[in-house]
Amino acid sequence: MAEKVAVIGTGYVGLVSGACLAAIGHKVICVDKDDAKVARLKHGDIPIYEPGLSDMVRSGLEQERLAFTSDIGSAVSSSDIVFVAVGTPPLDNGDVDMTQVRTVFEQIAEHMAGYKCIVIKSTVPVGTHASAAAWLKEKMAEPIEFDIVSVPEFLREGSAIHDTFHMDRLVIGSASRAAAERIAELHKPFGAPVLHTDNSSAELIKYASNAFLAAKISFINEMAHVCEKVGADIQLVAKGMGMDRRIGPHFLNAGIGYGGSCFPKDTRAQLRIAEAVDYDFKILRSVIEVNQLQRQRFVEKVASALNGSLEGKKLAVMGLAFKPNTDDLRDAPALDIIEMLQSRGAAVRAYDPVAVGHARPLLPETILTTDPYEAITGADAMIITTEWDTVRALELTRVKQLLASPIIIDGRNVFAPSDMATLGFRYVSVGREER
Ligand SMILES: NC(=O)c1ccc[n+]([C@@H]2O[C@H](COP(=O)([O-])OP(=O)(O)OC[C@H]3O[C@@H](n4cnc5c(N)ncnc54)[C@H](O)[C@@H]3O)[C@@H](O)[C@H]2O)c1
Ligand SMILES: O=c1ccn([C@@H]2O[C@H](COP(=O)(O)OP(=O)(O)O[C@H]3O[C@H](CO)[C@@H](O)[C@H](O)[C@H]3O)[C@@H](O)[C@H]2O)c(=O)[nH]1
Repeated sequence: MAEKVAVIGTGYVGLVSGACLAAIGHKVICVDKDDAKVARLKHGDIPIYEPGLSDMVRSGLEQERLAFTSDIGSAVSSSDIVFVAVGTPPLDNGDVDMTQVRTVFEQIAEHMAGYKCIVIKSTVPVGTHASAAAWLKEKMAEPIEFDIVSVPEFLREGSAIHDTFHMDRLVIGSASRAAAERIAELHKPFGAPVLHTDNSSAELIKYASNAFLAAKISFINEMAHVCEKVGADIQLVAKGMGMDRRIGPHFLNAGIGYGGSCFPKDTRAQLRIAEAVDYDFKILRSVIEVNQLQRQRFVEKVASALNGSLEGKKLAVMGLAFKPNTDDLRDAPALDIIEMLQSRGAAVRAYDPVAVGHARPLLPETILTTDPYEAITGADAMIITTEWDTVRALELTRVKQLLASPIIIDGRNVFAPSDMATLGFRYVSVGREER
């Protein structure tokens, strides 16, 4: 059955959820408090780079199944189901800043005239469903019924639409069986296996999943250091581990560590959530520490490939976004790495196919370009920080001609060391023999 859905917040999660729900036949109104953003979205102009999203939003607008507004009141009153997809950024101490979520619940309460099924999509600390119910009740002029359903979002940036249509699971946490079934029905066309839980478990599943994936990455990065010391190859080690179905082949790529808008903030938040109940989550503390060290260790790798000193070196940094197929720079390892390289006296030219515009205000000392060969020309070394297809597809003979010295330090293990040796590069990567 087609439902009327309001989605509050048009970041990644709000936009992707809204567009995908419209694509499966629901009538969706997306709300954002940012008027300028809403004005752009109304014309199908998408403020983020996400493959396929633009076409899906435009088609939703054309079919009149998707609309945008900055008027939360009209969106809430015209919808039966309300998705909350606003930001939960980190505070300086790692706690989650719940201001946006709280404000939205208070706004919903002010505009509720009848029953609402409120779905929390934002990543929120365990117990938020109960606080949200209290915020609603506090602000309601008179008692109105509602249900709060916790439906964590597991999409990855860069493949968000694919992830929505091929979800591994849909987690639905609710105290109300009827509300949970309604939300399961809403998502039915996605064909995902559904796990019904209580709200607290659903809230924790999100943090536990991100923490576990982050742990896989930090584990393989630690193994990469061991590989370097004993002369083994981390990619073969990861392949051999991943063939064991109990381990699985995913998230075992060694490199410069994880970044992005989720893993860094959610691992720190989970640590704080454990601390709040007087539990020292030792593994997670190490996962975070290893990830921070990974960026510094990579800079050391660059320095040692250039005989110890970065002073006066011209370096080409390939890739700014925290991963390919996104222009998101939130906690992108490349930004930290560039800052560390510059603080040690290097001059950096950086390439990215889509993130240069967002990077300008963040990297005032860096020459930015969307032409990979321009970044490389005259550089003392090429440094790979994001495994863009355009980086994989570089003409390496041309790269060699353009570089002042044929040195590549690869933080994403993009090329085969033996090929690079044949081409005459000094090639340093992560957890593999240096050539
Ligand atoms: N980015 C991801 O890949 C991803 C994936 C899974 C889960 N999450 C979680 O989803 C949540 C949203 O993250 P994001 O990156 O999609 O969003 P974001 O933080 O980039 O954007 C949030 C949007 O909400 C809007 N907003 C804030 N308060 C509002 C209000 N009162 N009314 C209307 N609009 C309001 C902001 O203007 C902004 O456009 C976070 O909790 C995040 O942890 C994100
Ligand atoms: O083997 C790997 C896999 C990933 N990464 C890095 O890990 C970070 C995160 O990558 P990815 O998980 O693909 O991207 P996100 O879009 O941040 O998605 C994560 O964070 C989202 C927000 O919570 C969740 O919804 C997703 O399920 C979860 O994968 C990136 O910097 C990657 O380069 C590695 O270093 N090695």
